[in-house]
Amino acid sequence: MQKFKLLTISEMKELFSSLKVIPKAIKIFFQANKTIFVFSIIINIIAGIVPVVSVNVFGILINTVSSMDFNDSLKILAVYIGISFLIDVISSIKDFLFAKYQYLLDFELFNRLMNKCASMSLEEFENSEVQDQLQHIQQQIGFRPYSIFTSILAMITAITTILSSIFMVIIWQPLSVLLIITPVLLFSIFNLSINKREFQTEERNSKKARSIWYYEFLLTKDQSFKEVKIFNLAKHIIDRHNKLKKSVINENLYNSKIRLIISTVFDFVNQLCMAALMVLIIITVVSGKILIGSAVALLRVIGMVFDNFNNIMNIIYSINQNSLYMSKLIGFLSDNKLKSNNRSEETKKLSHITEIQINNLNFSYPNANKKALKNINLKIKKGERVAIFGRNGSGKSTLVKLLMGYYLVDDDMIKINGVSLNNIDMESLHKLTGILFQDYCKFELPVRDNVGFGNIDEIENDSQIIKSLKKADVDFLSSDLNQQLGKWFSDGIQLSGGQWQRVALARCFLRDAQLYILDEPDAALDKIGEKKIMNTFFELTENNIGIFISHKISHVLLADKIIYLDEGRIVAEGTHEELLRVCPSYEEIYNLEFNVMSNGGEYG
Ligand SMILES: Nc1ncnc2c1ncn2[C@@H]1O[C@H](COP(=O)(O)OP(=O)(O)OP(=O)(O)O)[C@@H](O)[C@H]1O
Repeated sequence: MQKFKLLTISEMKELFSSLKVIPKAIKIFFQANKTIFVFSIIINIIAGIVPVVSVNVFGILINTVSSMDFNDSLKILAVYIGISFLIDVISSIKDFLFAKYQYLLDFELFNRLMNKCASMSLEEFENSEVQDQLQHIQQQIGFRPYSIFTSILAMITAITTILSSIFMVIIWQPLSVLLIITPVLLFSIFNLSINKREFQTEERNSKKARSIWYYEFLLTKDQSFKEVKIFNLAKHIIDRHNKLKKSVINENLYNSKIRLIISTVFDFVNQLCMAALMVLIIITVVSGKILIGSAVALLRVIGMVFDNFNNIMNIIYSINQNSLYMSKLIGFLSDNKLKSNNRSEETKKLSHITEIQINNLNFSYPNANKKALKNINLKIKKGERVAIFGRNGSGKSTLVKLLMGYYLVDDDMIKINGVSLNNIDMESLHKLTGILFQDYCKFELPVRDNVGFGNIDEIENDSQIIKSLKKADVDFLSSDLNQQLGKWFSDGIQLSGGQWQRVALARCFLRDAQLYILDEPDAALDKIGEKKIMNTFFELTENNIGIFISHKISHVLLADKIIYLDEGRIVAEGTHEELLRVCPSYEEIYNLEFNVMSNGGEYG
């Protein structure tokens, strides 16, 4: 762990330049709710003036009482009580406005964040830097922006109080202002340093927090429970978890210790300066230059200037700390690189799909050192069913992801109906596609959502949903479409792997598509389920395009064309019979599968 260090001049400059984010933050605050924002500013200005007026009225009251004027004393007391009541009312209104505004800001920011995520490409979404950024933003979006909002308003109140009271102090003793400001400025450097350190710690810890969360997830979720047990991983995972967690705790404790030392020394020096000012006032009163009431008011006003200067410094630190976060948030929300439509500006909507053409397609994942697909050439026409076959990691799923436009490739590499994928409106392509991903989503939601999400326009259409469930051979659920699936909610029922896959297939089949893509639809299904799904797939693609990925030759051989991929290249292409003739490794796999079947499950 690094020791605490004071900021250098250049680091100070950098910190202050981060305050530039405030105008942009104010714009967001204003957009969240214009009326409350403006009203909050007005009420905070009033809240800054009223205490100074109140103190002065109190001073006048003491002077009047000292002069034994009973009637005037009562009148001034009434004014004083009225002002005190006003202070209470303002404080209550402020609390109400702030509470209301916090909900509105939270709502606005989460909406912006979710919309931003929805507009990102898979490429950006899978990037671990973006994921860390997102985690950091998401963890603190509920309080940091709101904290800047309250800080800005507190700053307005503090400045108003200082301006309205400093006038009194300057008239009495101009040099005394120095005694108020000097300690505050002196210690600002320490506070800025610890603030920066805390922010950096927090940022570093957000990476660790992701790992901590993941280890906790492994030990508390049923998906991983079985393997944790069988491989006896619990101790190992807990040790890793604890090591990380302890390092997070230690860093935080160290920072708290430094903060405690700084604030204790700061408070001590503050008290010394306050004592010096009090001595000066006593001398002025004793020499008869001011009355006792005015002295009390002066003392109170000096206290207020003192407190509010400290307040302003703390507010600047707080804005500073939060503005680093806020500039990240604003940068993230407005970063145009983080957009899926970094394709052509003018895109064409697809109304049908008649042909998919792939020309010299080469693709590497970002930060990967080898190509996942190499020089792929392929043409698929309406009415064709194509099987993609190949060993693990040969690039089958990657090809499907590229067809769906999840990663950007060169203009001519993928064309649909002769138009470059980069010039096609993605929403229209996705609308015409029914797809089952290899890592399909198990929505821990009712059956209706699980299937209806495949075609949101039909989510209330019970008969279509039931039809899709039948097509996917889902015969294990009751007729209640509102039955909750999964264990996230208490009334859910858990499904088996194959049952979840069938529900995901029903979602795919709900779409009235022209391109159906199934990535290993047979991975978890029993023989009867497999047969049913393959039949449905062939029915649905009779006049459409069908692509399926499978490791089973018994399914692959049903296709009009088989694409055999190996290490990202097409090594053979044709019908089953053609491949048996020209591709020895295909023949080898075929023999392996069919010999095993004829040997009753025995290899060799
Ligand atoms: N999101 C990703 N980021 C980086 N590399 C990836 C990503 N997804 C896949 N890869 C890599 O790309 C290659 C092809 O992966 P792909 O998932 O397309 O294989 P596959 O043929 O579908 O395999 P399987 O039969 O196991 O499903 C692999 O080497 C894999 O490690």
